[in-house]
Amino acid sequence: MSTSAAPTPLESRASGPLAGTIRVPGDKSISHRALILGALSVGETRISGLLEGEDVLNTAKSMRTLGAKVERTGEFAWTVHGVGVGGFAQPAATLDFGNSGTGCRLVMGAVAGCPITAVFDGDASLRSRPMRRILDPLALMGAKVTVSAEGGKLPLTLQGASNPIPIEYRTPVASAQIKSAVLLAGLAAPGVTTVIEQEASRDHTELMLKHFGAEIVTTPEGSHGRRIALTGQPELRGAPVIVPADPSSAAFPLVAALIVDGSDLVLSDVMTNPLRTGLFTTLREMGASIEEDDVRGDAGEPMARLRVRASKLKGVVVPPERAPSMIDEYLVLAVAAAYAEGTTVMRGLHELRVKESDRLEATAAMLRVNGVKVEITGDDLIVEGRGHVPGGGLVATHMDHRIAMSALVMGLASDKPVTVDDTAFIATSFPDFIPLMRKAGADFA
Ligand SMILES: O=C(O)C1=C[C@@H](OP(=O)(O)O)[C@@H](O)[C@H](O)C1
Ligand SMILES: C=C(OP(=O)(O)O)C(=O)O
Repeated sequence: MSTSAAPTPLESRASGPLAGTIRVPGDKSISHRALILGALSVGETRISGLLEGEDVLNTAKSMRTLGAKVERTGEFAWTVHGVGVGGFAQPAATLDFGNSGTGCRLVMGAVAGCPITAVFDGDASLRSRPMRRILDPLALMGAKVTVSAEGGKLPLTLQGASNPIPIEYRTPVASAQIKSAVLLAGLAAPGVTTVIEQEASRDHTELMLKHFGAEIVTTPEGSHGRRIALTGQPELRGAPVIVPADPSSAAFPLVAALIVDGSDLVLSDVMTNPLRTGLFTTLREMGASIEEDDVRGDAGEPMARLRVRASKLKGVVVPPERAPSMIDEYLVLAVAAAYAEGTTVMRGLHELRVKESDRLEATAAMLRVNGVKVEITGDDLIVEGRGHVPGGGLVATHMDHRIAMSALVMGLASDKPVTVDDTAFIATSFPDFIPLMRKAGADFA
């Protein structure tokens, strides 16, 4: 993403009913992991339905720079010929992850288990995000940061371990990125690497490691947590990966269909891994009509077709323990909450402060500038739903794709249009968002 390009604003206006069938792009988390695990395997990995968004394309590029053969063979179809566990080559260029926390942090883990030195960088948003949460456990495993910006941030140089040490690590916050970085480094270590999490985070890395032949055992820990034990130095074998549609992307047309009167929209192949579906649970509690059928699965990842109909919504309290299963969805949930009748309280959102933007502040600002009453109390976001949104505001997207898409959804039913200052970052996760939404009936101009 070129941050120097001229911004591309867009206005979203009250629209007629949204209808038809939409297949949103492949899941971003699974796409990153398929490329990385493919690169750490021997043999061929064929991926279908890969998300061809900028975040994932940067991960593909980094895998090439680290010695894997990564090819696009057709639309959303990719093959990877890997180098095997611990086999990354010394990179000749900086690994630039653009806007992507997931790509950057997972590849840090994979590099930490190899005897190479790599320079990691990203755009202004990624340069502002915390990396110590990843680098601290990787240091315990023998990796070293030799150069970094202040506070251990990007750009930084990471020297991988020649003899990585297996560790038992308790993650300080529920984060699949921290967990995955430790597990990917642990692949190259002799013995068992264990990650303990207080609250279970998305388990795509664990499921995919199993699919590629690793020995990995997950047991419950406390009331919501997990203990994950990975046996190091497996021979990972390339395996086929079918990437289901991304529930975090589906969230935008889904909420749009709920708030635009008369809508009846079908979303196909949506991944329904229970560690990703907190938004669906919450919207159903609010009164949303979301029906599931055509339930299938591949490599441990379930998917279904969702039929969404416009619904009268009411305010609810969202408990903090649900946060990991809907961490990227609070922005668009806040839009649904603004259209609901009554107050919605979303608790325990501290992690929203360290995403592509400070999403707690950015979400509150997005609503306020469009006439919605909203409050931040500690880590909680409180939205006063009045059944309609005045609109008329200009929303600052802060290099954050999900702010841009949430604001555009909000404008589809507001009294006056909603404008976003820049749509460019939507390309990081959902490149065809605008045409797909227009096809379903959205009035963007
Ligand atoms: O592992 C992943 O694929 C992701 C984990 C989450 O981040 P954290 O690990 O920081 O919670 C999420 O916000 C991000 O969009 C994708
Ligand atoms: C937080 C997100 O992604 P990442 O951490 O990979 O930048 C997101 O897509 O909402």
